[in-house]
Amino acid sequence: MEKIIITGSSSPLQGTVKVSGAKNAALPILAASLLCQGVSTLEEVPPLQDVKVMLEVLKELGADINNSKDKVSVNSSNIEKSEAPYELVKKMRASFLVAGPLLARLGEANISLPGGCAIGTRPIDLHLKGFEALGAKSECGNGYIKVWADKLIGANIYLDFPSVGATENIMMAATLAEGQTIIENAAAEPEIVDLANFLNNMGANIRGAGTSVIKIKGVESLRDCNYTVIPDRIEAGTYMVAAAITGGDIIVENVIMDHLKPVVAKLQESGVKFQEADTSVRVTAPQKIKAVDIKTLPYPGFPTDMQPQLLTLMTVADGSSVVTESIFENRFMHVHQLERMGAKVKIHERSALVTGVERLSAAEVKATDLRAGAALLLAGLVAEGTTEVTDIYHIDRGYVNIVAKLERMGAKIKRSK
Ligand SMILES: CC(=O)N[C@H]1[C@@H](OP(=O)(O)OP(=O)(O)OC[C@H]2O[C@@H](n3ccc(=O)[nH]c3=O)[C@H](O)[C@@H]2O)O[C@H](CO)[C@@H](O)[C@@H]1O
Ligand SMILES: C=C(OP(=O)(O)O)C(=O)O
Repeated sequence: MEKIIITGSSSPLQGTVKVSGAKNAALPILAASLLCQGVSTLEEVPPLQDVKVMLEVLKELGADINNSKDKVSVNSSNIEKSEAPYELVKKMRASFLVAGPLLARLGEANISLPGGCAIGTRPIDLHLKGFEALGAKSECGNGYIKVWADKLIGANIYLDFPSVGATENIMMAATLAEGQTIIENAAAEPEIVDLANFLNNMGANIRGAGTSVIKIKGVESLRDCNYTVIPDRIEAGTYMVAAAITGGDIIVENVIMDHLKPVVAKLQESGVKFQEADTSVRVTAPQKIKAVDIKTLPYPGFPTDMQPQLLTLMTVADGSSVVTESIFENRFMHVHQLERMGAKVKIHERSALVTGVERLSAAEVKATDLRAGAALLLAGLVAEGTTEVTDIYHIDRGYVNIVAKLERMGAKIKRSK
């Protein structure tokens, strides 16, 4: 099995890194392309494992895909199947995002239950609550969840929690419903805004995306469109932490700084300096990072997808910090691996008390999920000796060419069989 080998170095990262299109925007947008009676042409679609899986799901449902580098066109003229099988859904939870579009387009969806994963149980009750409010029925059996409706009718839906996936699925289903849907306590992540912009480009009528109240006026049908996916804020944030942990000085290109406010604020508090240009930012780190407390929250709070990276930074900071994970109940799997590298962390319920050490030491460690894997690469950059990270298929789900991108900035890193 492939692994990533990093020799920790005391030399700071330097140079430029270009951020790819956002995985978590591309996936719902690809799912939404099922709503189009014609062709959606998408640019800046990151060539990632998760994207490949979503394209397989779309093909399985009858879409014609044309894929070259980071441009993808999806022809959804002939969508007839409404079943997404276990073989595909088990590879990626986000496959469940085809449920809303299929329900709207075909009046039914039969999707394998995505199940839990390393970071938590991740139920889909809020997605179903939304579909049911729009008039759908649902039934669970043999590991599949079936939703169906003769007709979707707009409704007022209050989400008990601003779930990103539920907001996306309901928003997609409501685009073709009769009348107006209002989602209250909706998620406000930039990826929600990107999805709404894409849908509006296809002729949908959505207002308020990016706030906690989203209003969707149903339309008859959606048409062909061209759309460019936003840059990946989590990938950008990960490279900012790579600069911070190595005391580096790098330029991160293709960023929307507005999407990174909570991450930048915490890095600034820890001593990192930012100099913004048009679509890029220079990130200059001090020799020693100051410890800061972090609490994950729905947007515009600190993103859970950056928690493992920031926690890793805190393992070598000056002082102690408390990292609180309030989104996923089991997102501290990286801590056990970091402890193997000499990190001092105590977990109590949803919080981790991290006491900064002078230096981490290399070890063989395992990526337990996507961002945990990224965090271990960051630790390896500064650990004494040679770190081997295994189970790197998790990292390939969400980072385009991470090894080459880090190597270009001076990291001693390679993939190995
Ligand atoms: C593909 C994608 O975009 N993934 C992102 C998306 O995941 P995802 O859309 O799965 O995350 P959600 O916002 O839905 O989940 C947040 C919390 O709500 C809970 N919940 C969710 C749905 C539901 O029906 N019931 C329920 O209880 C979850 O278990 C979790 O504790 O947003 C997360 C939170 O920013 C990110 O970490 C993921 O990277
Ligand atoms: C948790 C993540 O993704 P997913 O929701 O696809 O598991 C992530 O991107 O960090």
